[in-house]
Amino acid sequence: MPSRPSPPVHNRFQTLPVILTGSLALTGALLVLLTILLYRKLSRNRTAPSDASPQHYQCRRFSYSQLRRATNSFSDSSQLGHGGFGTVYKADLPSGVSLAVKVMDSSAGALQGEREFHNELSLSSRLASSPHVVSLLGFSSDRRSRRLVLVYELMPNRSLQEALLGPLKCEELMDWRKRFEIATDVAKGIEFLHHRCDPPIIHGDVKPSNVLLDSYFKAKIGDFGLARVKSEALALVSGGGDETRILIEEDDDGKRKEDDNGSILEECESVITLFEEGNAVSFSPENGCGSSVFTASPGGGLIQSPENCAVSVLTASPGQAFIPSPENCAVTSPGGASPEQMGVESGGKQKVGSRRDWWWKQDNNGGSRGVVESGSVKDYVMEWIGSEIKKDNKEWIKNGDGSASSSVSKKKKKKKKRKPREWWKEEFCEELTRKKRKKKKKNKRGLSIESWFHRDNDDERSHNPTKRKKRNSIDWWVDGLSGDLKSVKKQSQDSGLWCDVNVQKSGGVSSTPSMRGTVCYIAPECGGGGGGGVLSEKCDVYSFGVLLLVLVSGRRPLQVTASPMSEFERANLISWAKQLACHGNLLELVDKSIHSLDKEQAVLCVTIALLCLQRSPVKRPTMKEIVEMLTGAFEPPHLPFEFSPSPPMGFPFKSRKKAR
Ligand SMILES: Nc1ncnc2c1ncn2[C@@H]1O[C@H](COP(=O)(O)OP(=O)(O)OP(=O)(O)O)[C@@H](O)[C@H]1O
Repeated sequence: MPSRPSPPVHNRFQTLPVILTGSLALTGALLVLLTILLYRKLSRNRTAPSDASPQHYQCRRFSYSQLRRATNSFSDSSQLGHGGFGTVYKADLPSGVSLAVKVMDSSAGALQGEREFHNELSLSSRLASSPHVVSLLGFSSDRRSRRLVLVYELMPNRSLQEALLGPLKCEELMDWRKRFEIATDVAKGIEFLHHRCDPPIIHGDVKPSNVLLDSYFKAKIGDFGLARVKSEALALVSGGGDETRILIEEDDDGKRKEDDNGSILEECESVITLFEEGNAVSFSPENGCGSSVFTASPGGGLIQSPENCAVSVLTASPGQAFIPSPENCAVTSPGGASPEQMGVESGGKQKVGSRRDWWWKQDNNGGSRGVVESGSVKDYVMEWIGSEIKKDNKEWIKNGDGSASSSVSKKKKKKKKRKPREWWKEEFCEELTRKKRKKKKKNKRGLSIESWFHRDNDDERSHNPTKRKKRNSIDWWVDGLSGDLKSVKKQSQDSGLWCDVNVQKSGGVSSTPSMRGTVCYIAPECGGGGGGGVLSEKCDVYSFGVLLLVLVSGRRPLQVTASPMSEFERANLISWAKQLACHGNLLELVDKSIHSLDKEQAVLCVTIALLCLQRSPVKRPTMKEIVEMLTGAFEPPHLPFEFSPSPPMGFPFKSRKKAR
């Protein structure tokens, strides 16, 4: 039987390498595939909202539809609050993680909203490492709906403004220790910005509504829409900064989405055009008090933000920006009348006018269009204020010698009855004449209301009385709000809010143009007053000083109540604090509803606040020093000399306790 020929040996050796190579290639391909799959899965896990806690988020892009679903189509029930440039909603992701999303206003004030959007994104990476700053977790920019959305970690107890000054005051904040902790947390947050960021960041809008409280009432600083990097290197506007572009180009799936940057630019341009052609309008109603919409002429900017039925009205002339907000100012009618009852019209228009007069010229310019109806709020409040002032300021800010009350009673008898609307005109003339007559007397008498005002804030003018401008009682009172109104005027001539897209380059700050800060909280020099409009860390220090007073007293910086009369002297928180300091009675300022009060800490807080509120920025402490003072690492400070009780005393700690 013929045997089957065996295959040639060399053939077997020839096929083996082929098989080996094939299997190796296959294994390699499988490995590569697996690696890719693993990488994709890992990267998805890293950014997917469902699988991570907020702390682990990178600032990432969210899809608009995802956020819409999570906020129940941005429903009212999901709304957390409303700010000047957008509405904040609570977003509940399918995983159970909750976030806060801020939808930038797409219509009114869109340009400013976009600037804030870019500003926040640009700064987010620098701020991520601080436990005292609200984390920006992501963003969404939807081309079709023209929506810009910022996504933050959720702060369940919302803002300090609402917790402390809202209608439903937080019980937790009635504990002094909590308030002191909040003060320290905020100080640490600002200290981080000023001393741990390189280059430093200036927040530019430190105020209670920008301090948010987590579930343990730990305070974090939020809202960096007006913040500035203290360097010109970072171009923030229009996605010009590298950081911004990188962020915007990233998508959920790693796709590049360069067109979105374009859409933002397009929107910017369209808004600018809109403004040039007509009016820019913005409003920020809070706590359901309705809205008042203003118009501003080209070059002028106007924002109205009523809250808690407080009334705040402003005027702005071309090229000026001005933001009073009810977090700063409250005018309350007897019996807590609503704005409507007090004559506030929703949707009314405010005529542009003089800024300096904002407080008392609230209406009458607008006639029937006025935000506040003639003869209602203004007449009511101003007549009352006027009557108080006319009694002579010495009645409610008594001199050390106690001579005030007698002089007041004499003047009372001399008073003529005047028409309500004209009281303020007469007041000017009367005050000027009176001042001329009494100038010499006053100088001899020592601390009068006028000299007290001029002495406050350690202005250089106070050391040179001849340089003082003649002022009337209303002037000092209004100026005492924070000395800001003048400076805001000047500042906004340099860079207006709505139409002035020129970049503010002075002072080595970043280039996002916008208004700066909020009236009553903004430092005098930050708007371009004494300091030439240079924005510095000391602007934040000043704002922190106001915030500290608000925290200790539980009052707004400007809070006018119709009764009792004694309340009037407290209407201007800053002035009141200075008076109390002069009289050695700082504890008077402390919120009466606080329990477990540590008097030393309270005095420390007010003293630090007064140091921060010095007019001269160089005299204000740095945030580093403030943190050290608050944490006890630094010895307790002395009151600024001009606020020290007379005869000069040091800081009334321990040894002086009994004297108080
Ligand atoms: N991360 C957050 N978590 C919970 N609530 C928030 C958060 N951010 C904002 N809010 C709520 O939304 C409100 C509006 O915030 P937003 O920052 O838009 O405006 P604002 O700071 O009050 O005013 P403006 O922007 O005009 O200065 C806040 O007062 C707060 O109650």
